[in-house]
Amino acid sequence: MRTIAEFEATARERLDPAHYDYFAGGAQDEITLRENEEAYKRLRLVPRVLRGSDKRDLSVDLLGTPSSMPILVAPTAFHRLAHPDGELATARAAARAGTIMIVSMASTTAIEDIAAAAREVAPDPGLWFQLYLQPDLEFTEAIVRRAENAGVKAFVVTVDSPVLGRRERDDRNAFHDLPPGLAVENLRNIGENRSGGTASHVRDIVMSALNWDHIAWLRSKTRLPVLIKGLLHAEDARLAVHHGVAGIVVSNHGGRQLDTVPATIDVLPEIAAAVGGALPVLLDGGIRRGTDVVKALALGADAVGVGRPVVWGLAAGGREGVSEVLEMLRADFDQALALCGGRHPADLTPDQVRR
Ligand SMILES: Cc1cc2nc3c(=O)[nH]c(=O)nc-3n(C[C@H](O)[C@H](O)[C@H](O)COP(=O)(O)O)c2cc1C
Ligand SMILES: O=C(O)C(=O)c1ccccc1
Repeated sequence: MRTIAEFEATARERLDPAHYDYFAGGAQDEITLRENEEAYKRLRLVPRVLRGSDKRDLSVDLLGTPSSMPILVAPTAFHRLAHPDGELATARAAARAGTIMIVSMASTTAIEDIAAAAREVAPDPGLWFQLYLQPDLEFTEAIVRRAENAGVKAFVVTVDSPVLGRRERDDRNAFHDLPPGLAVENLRNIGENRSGGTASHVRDIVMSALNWDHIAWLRSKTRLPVLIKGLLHAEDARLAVHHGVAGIVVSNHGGRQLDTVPATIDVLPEIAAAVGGALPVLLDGGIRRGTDVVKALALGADAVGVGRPVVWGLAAGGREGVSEVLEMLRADFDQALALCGGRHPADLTPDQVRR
């Protein structure tokens, strides 16, 4: 296969239609879902020339975690719906690629098992852990300890989900539960009334009361870097710096939360300006081509995340499929970087992108 779109087509053929819709879909009219990709198509690249772009080095260091390229695996839930090997396959592929996998708290495999699988492939895999903080802070702390003991290197708190977005495809398909045999393994034994086994239960674990005090609480409970994921407003980026978070992920949750919010690439310049280099800025949503990566880096991102492309690789070919997707994106980005006259991700500059 040659493109992410081809992987998606294959994944679509293989998946139960309701599961395909769960992965592919967005909130309500899916305006933001489409906009994330469309926004890149409106941007034009202006290459620099005669810069001797041989010996390129795509590697970056993000808060102490090295990554072989500035393309990370964004956290996505329920990988065993896509392939029987689930997150184990994704983790092995990410470790082999030498890139960071942000493991979803809503994984269908326990974090300990995911970390062990990654370690089979690389001695020191770059695993980060995405958290939905919960009203039961004691339980949240227990998950934090589990993830730390498993060897994760950072926490990414998702902040765009005070409530879960309304995904009409899921309503239409009545997809509200994981099939028998699958569970949100990190949430097992969450308490008497919350077995954590189903998607509908998980819907309840997003926390409407989440505020900056909870971020301070988490920072007091771990020595690992704490990033926040899912902000779109420059003022929130300034507050993130003020509150001492380690990094931010500019994200609209792949168009799955509030519909009609802007494409992430369109708010990136103002957020990068607000942060002014004080902390690393990551971005996800709609990245499908190397040129998309180049545009995001040029406009101020230090790295990007890919969500659905990884799921399509997983559904199409398990670990091998995820590896192919990651290597496809790496090669595509490398070529676009070279054509832009860059040797390293940091060589790209905002003046190389035109509207
Ligand atoms: C099927 C699916 C499940 C997701 N699950 C989570 C999750 O558990 N936690 C989270 O923070 N973000 C989750 N996201 C959002 C992704 O981390 C990311 O923001 C988004 O997928 C990026 O857009 P892209 O799919 O266009 O690359 C999910 C996205 C998808 C498509
Ligand atoms: O589907 C999602 O986008 C998501 O973030 C999520 C949240 C809770 C449980 C499972 C997935």
